Amino acid sequence: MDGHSSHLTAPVRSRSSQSPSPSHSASASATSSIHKRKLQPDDHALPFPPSFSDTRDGALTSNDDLESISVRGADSDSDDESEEVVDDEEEEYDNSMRNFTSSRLENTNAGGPPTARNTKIKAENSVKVEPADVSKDGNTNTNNSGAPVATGGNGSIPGIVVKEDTVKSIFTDNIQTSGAYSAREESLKREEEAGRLRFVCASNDGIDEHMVWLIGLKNIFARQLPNMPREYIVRLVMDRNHKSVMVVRRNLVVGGITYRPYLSQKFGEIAFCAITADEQVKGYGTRLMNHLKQHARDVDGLTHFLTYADNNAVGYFVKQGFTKEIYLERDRWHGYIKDYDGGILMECRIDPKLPFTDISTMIRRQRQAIDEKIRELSNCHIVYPGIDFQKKEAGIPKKTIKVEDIPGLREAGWTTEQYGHSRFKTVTLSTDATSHQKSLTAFMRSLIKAMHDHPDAWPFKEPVDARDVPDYYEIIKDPMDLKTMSKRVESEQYYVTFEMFVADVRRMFSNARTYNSPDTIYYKCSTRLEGHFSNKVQAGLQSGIKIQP
Ligand SMILES: CC(=O)SCCNC(=O)CCNC(=O)[C@H](O)C(C)(C)COP(=O)(O)OP(=O)(O)OC[C@H]1O[C@@H](n2cnc3c(N)ncnc32)[C@H](O)[C@@H]1OP(=O)(O)O
Repeated sequence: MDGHSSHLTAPVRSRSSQSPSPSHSASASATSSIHKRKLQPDDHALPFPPSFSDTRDGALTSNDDLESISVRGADSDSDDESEEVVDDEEEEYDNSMRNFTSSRLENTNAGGPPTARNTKIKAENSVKVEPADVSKDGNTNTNNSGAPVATGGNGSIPGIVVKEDTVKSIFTDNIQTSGAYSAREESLKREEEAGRLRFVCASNDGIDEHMVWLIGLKNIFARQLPNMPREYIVRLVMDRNHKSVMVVRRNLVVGGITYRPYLSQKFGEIAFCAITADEQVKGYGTRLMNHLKQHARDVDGLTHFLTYADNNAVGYFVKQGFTKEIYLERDRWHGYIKDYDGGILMECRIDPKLPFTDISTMIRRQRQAIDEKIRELSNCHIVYPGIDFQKKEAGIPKKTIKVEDIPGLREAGWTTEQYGHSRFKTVTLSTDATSHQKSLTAFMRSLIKAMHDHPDAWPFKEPVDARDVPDYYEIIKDPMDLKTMSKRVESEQYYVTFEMFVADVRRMFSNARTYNSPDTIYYKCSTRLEGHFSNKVQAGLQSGIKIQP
């Protein structure tokens, strides 16, 4: 069959039910009922010689033979939907056939070297996994030894030592070595290296193992693409012009792609693509496509793939680099590929150089290169030790920390000239600032006194005693009282802005209203005292007290 003679209107592939297309009545009838699969006359043509007696190399060579195996063997798809799409007779798994199939496989592999033909085909068709030549450890970083370390050299702060170890561990710990795509690819690659997972390319070549896998793949397609007539799936999967790249895990097929390489045109047509239901969205589909691209480019010499993607699979194909725009010259593909109802023609150019089966290593190297470049240009990767606040009672720091002593601040380019932008000016105060702080402290002190002297202040004068109210600190996580605030005011360090003071006052009242119900004296006291506080603040502001610098 030449490329042009294969041109036909193929059945719709979609899982969703679709209305029959008037222009394709044969395919429409094929999709109208999954149990009433009708193919166009051409679809009855067998992709293999009809004679059962032709058993070259053990190849399955009749439709009956195929169907019998498909009924009985390689049931690797554990989809719940299987009952809907698989005939009852197929569900009656024939143990004797299973034994027969496995014994055939054992015979193939046991006792002596494989036949020359087997060896040759396997060598040709196996999709190779190229060993990565970088360490498996994604954290390997040649730049670490040369990393800048703030240990008292240029730009470092005297007295603050950033340990080299700390910086190194920060380097390696903080680098995100891979995104989700690479992580999935790397994990599957490791499975391959451990021999638990294989990506194999096979066609109807008569090798028993290949035939069993192809039947398994055919079953997956039948379940995952239920609107596609089963005979049509069998026909293409078993067509010797088609090849299938399959995901094989523990000798069971869990998915695959069947495609037809048009070698003279240097493009391939993806006919079917599916992963068994319970293994979807685990990265198999992506890795499968990567293996397919590598194989199609390196073995078949293809430059492009075309496919009619189901509407609900367009997203997947887009993520694999397919576009709805067809850039391939029309002459190269028109008339070769089959038209499908309900599908969107998509194209993917196969990059001539990309290491498709080892893209994760490439991405990791790129990330490392970018990361190293960033480190050359900036110090943002260095994380300095934090400030030891060591607060004493009432949250007041034991010692004043100068802004310029904050580790890393000067290395980040901070200068004392920028100090003017800071709201927190109490560290080194100018004359103006000193007098402002004094007037602020005096105002806060007067407000504390005004509250303290009020008849409703008694519940707020001291911290709540947990012995009196055992569950208080379970409910109130951020307590406040007038005594604590007074200490903070008198320290002249804590309330560097008036807003900080007001925040403490508000918290004291809101705590009271959180813990106590509205009918309690405490609740009422808090409301009245808060009103008194607000009046005092208003009066102070009206009398000209400056609380903002
Ligand atoms: C030509 C044709 O055969 S068209 C018909 C395609 N086949 C089907 O629709 C059958 C049912 N579906 C399947 O068998 C599978 O879901 C496949 C083959 C479509 C995808 O295989 P999966 O192993 O699930 O893909 P994988 O896990 O690698 O996912 C790759 C990305 O595609 C996304 N994706 C997977 N399936 C779909 C979808 N149907 N629509 C949109 N996005 C999808 C995944 O979320 C993931 O995205 P992320 O990288 O941002 O996380």
